[in-house]
Amino acid sequence: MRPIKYSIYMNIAIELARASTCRVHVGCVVVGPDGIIHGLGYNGSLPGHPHCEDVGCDFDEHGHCKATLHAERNALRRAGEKARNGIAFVTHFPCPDCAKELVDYGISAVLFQNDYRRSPISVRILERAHIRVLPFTEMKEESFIQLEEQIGWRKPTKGGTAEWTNRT
Ligand SMILES: Nc1ccn([C@H]2C[C@H](O)[C@@H](COP(=O)(O)O)O2)c(=O)n1
Repeated sequence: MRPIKYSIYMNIAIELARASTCRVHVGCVVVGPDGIIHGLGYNGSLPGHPHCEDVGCDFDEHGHCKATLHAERNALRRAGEKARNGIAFVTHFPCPDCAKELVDYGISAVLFQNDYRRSPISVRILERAHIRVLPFTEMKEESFIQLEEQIGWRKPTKGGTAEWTNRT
């Protein structure tokens, strides 16, 4: 997948987050190994339930809002089987429940924009599943090539400069 698509997909996730009605706006884009978007999601209340911005968040004892369905879960549900060996572009670091969903749907890499409330539990879950978790803002062209080699999206380059032979 060409590098430009990485920034386009993260920008879509950032834009999607604007639709959220919780106090924190999160977006997620799930891209399959075909380089196509299969799932889009943002965090929001259940259908027919009040929005956090209208009635306030429903916090648990740790200050997490429990009223919403999370962005990752919503995007994964839409992608279904097409999420397998895919990349999830997320505006915020996945919570432990979403980390489990990402594993369950067979996601191979998570690129996050914001290191929001990074939980060591999420880190462990993702690590155990060998999911690559990378801070998007620190990624360069070479990191995309390396990532695609690691997750089997492209053949490994033997030394030399990799080329963008894949036109998707
Ligand atoms: N990776 C994440 C992190 C958070 N959220 C959602 C859940 C809540 O609606 C809001 C704020 O999270 P919290 O209340 O846990 O801080 O963002 C999400 O969808 N995905």
